[in-house]
Amino acid sequence: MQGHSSTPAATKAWQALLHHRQRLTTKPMAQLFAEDSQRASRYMIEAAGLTLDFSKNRLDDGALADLMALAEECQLASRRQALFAGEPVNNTENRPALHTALRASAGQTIRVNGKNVIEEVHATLKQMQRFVNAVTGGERRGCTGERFTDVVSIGIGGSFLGPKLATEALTPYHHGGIRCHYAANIDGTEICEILRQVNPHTTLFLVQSKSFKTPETLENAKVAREWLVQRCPQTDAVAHHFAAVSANVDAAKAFGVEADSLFPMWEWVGGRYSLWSAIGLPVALSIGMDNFRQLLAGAEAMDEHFIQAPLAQNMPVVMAMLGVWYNNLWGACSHAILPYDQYLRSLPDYLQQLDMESNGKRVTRAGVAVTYHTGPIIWGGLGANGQHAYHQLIHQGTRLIPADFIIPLVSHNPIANHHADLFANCLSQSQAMMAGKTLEQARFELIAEGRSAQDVDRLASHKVVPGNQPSNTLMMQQLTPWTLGAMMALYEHRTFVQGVIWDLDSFDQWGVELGKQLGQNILPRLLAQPAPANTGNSDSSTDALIARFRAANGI
Ligand SMILES: O=P(O)(O)OC[C@H]1O[C@](O)(CO)[C@@H](O)[C@@H]1O
Repeated sequence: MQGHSSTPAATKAWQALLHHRQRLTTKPMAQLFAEDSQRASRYMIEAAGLTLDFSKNRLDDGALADLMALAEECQLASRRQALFAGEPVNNTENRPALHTALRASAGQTIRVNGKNVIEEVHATLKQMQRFVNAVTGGERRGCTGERFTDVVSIGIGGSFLGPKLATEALTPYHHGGIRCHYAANIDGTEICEILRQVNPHTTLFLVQSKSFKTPETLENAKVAREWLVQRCPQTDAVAHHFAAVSANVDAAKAFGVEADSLFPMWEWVGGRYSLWSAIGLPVALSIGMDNFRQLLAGAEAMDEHFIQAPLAQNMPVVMAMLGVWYNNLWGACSHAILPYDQYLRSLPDYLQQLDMESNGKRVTRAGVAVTYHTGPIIWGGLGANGQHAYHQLIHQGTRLIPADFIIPLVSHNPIANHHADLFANCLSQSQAMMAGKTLEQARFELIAEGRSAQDVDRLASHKVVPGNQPSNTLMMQQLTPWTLGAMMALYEHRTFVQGVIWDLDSFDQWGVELGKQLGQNILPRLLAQPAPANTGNSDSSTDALIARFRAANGI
């Protein structure tokens, strides 16, 4: 593939993959396993404390080789180098996407506009360390001199989903001193419910917004400020109780945040890639700075693996190319994320933003309409709960749904046989997806149950499970700051690689702007008194719904 605007479908590897797809259509995974006793160990990768078993895929060595050839033809190596070197890979905004610099060890040099960003990153980590120590150690207190017991993090999108996931996932590492709450939604219920639970004298508010312009965040921050000021009439209450993380220093200061409570963000960090920056502050307050640094170290170890490992043994590359394989050559339109760990309950939400905001695009980097499908629908939820809900469709529905099963080998809460049970559930799902159940097996089962011949004929087809449904199993010894960091970085790189194949700018998000623009027009029409005249700039559905709202709220 030449340059950046050719289609991946024009590559030699793509043509070869079409043949592989044809060939493998008549060779189910069960047969691939039967023919190769070493398949499980050959299709396994260990990296940065994670183990990926990708043997339960519609894949053999020929297809794998051509998937890697596709990555090469799409210039993955040079695009990866550009990412890490701080080149403006976000080409529509002419910015680097240097989330990897946020977890790079000290002493390296990556320059953006002449400044070594690694120095700024480490200076900020030190500032975070001082702040975390001061808050958890009781040196920094509320306006009445009481110690902080609660942190309310106010932010949305990338300023919320990563920190929330990490705070929940690392619950076993919480110091116990600080409870963390997240207010993201403009639905007032969320902030009201949080404020009902906390004490104004002992609550610290963190306003998390790269732009400091996001309406949901600013409205929630104003509500919190008003709530605080009413309950703590001391003039310096806001200075004591508010800190902020933002690239928009002036706006944060104008809001009332003191300079020493203000943490930097940089234009070269995308919101959905920002957990590793001071946006991770609520996480650091919950688990302590040493653990936060372990999170960064796990991510850095995954970065090194991504840079160094040969493509066919490179975990993010293999996962990404399998995604491309199903998305573009087998017609899958979604990808399920199935964590078998209660602490990872927010992983699907986090990955939805990471993946769908990055690769939900319809033009190439050069602005040319794509002629192939880009990012799939990411969805999922906790195992084993999903088995009693949507797994029915995975097993017997008509869609192809590749899935990632994610499970730690050792639980933080070993009680009775629960973890073995959970593990058995996880393995049984991927096995059922792969092996399925034939009509013959279904009939045999019914006969063994003593069913009548009529029942056997009537029910057997309902019990058939076609199988040959692909899945990855991603494991770690235990869910720790390190392994969580490695896993989150793994998915960041998987997303990046897919963006390279589809020739997308994975670091912009223009698609979310239209709704924001229209919302600005609708809000005054909901509230204005008297009702504004219809400018003709709307549609009858929206107009009628606005009228309903006004009537219901007596406006
Ligand atoms: O951190 P900010 O600037 O408030 O943005 C929040 C989120 O809004 C978005 O820009 C989308 O509207 C996300 O990309 C981002 O993570």
